[in-house]
Amino acid sequence: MTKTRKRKTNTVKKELPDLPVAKNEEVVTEIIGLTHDGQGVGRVNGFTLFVHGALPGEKVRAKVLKLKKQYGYAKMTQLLEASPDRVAPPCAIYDQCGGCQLQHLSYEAQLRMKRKQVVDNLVKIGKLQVNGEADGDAVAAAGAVAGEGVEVLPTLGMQDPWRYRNKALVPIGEREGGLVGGFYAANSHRIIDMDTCLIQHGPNDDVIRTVKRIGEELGITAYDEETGKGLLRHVMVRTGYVSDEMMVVLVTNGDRIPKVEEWTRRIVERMPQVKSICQSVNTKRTNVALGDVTKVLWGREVIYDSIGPIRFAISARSFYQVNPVQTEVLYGKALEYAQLTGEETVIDAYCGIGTISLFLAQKARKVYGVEIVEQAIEDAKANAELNGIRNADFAAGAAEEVIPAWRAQGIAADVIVVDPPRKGCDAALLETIIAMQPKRVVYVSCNPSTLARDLRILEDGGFQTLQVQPVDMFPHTGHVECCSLLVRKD
Ligand SMILES: C[S@@+](CC[C@H](N)C(=O)[O-])C[C@H]1O[C@@H](n2cnc3c(N)ncnc32)[C@H](O)[C@@H]1O
Repeated sequence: MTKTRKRKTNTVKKELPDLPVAKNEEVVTEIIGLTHDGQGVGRVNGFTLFVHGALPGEKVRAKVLKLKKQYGYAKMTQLLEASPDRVAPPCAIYDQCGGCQLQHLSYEAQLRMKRKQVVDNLVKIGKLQVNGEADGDAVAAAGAVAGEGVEVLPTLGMQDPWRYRNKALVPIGEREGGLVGGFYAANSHRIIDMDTCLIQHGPNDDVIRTVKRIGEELGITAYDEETGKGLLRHVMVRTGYVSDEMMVVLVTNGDRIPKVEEWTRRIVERMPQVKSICQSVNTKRTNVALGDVTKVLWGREVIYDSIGPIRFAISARSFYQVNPVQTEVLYGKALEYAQLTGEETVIDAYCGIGTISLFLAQKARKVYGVEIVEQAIEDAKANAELNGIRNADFAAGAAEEVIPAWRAQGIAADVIVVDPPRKGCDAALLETIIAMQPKRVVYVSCNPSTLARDLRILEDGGFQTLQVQPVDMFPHTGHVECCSLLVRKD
């Protein structure tokens, strides 16, 4: 009681200035842009509204839901003029699920939009001149640096942009005596049961359904977040795209699984592609899905899969790209940009389990990979061995610390490849790259805004960005991956 009262007195209600729209008001607006997460951008008397469900070029009626000082959020209530790019989303639960944001936009338009997002970031954040895009006033207004421009190629999309994900991780709950599993409804932890997901590889759906049914047959309970009781928290499935091998991971709230042998026997009997069944024990009251302890319940510890000519062993916890078709496209581009002749020394920063490093090692004299997660480096070494690759060395540690140490030991790189997380490269790493003066830098990025920021730093440090290739790794979502080529100006 006391606590509640105290919290109330401490709450200072922030006053909003006079705004041109009011909460719950219905407004009519034309949509002039699209955010990376699929919200239409409209303006009402100069005030920005993010309109859920609306597309660029459309005129909509929208209800204002939430207001901030500089912008607000609204929901489309009536489509007054539709965009020619609007399509009917094929997924029956698209409106409830947060997994995809762009199913209502044609795939061709998604690819155009992703390229535009990259160009906008390069111009506005990177102050780069993009060939044939922003010229004259627009470039000047954005403060772009004059000189030769960057070529941003059309986004490389998928021929069939459905059923591409090789990994599914679904929360499990209980309803009316049965197990449900799927995704959380927007802004909640209420599980919406799902039988199929159109961006998941089909057999992943089958395995999740089968595991739920067998769990019910054996009277397995689902974990309840509120009480902390119940056993099964999540089911994770991974499929080898080339090998068709599957791994099932049962994430449990506790060590003991009743009738575990019967459970694994029934899974394998009904799904013979399953080569590994693991248990991840997670007893913490947390949103993090996997626990710290992984045990093999049946079969192997790993499944195998290939990207191009390289074979990878994938364990329950390994980081492995989720779209295998586009991964090959992306890595192929990185290899093309590296322009290797067999004589080069290459550094692969943020190398994960060595996927790009091993791709490059086929054509380089020597590759050095660095990654912060020790287990990933163990996997990278094992994968090099699995493929008989002897010219790749791996080190665990922060790229911004390990690469300067390599430099101090006299290691020089002809090509440096970076593939950082969304926050981009550490400033100290960029400084080291500039000081090492490789002939080429290949920058693989999953976030165009940090890419643009880092390209500006590298440009100021003596590199020129020649080409940026957007690759659609995640169709129907707002994400876009890029592979960029920079050369040393000298
Ligand atoms: C986008 S992933 C790229 C992985 C790999 N190149 C691939 O394609 O599978 C980024 C990787 O950077 C690692 N990482 C994050 N911060 C790091 C740092 N400071 N130094 C080295 N690696 C880091 C993450 O653990 C992750 O494996």
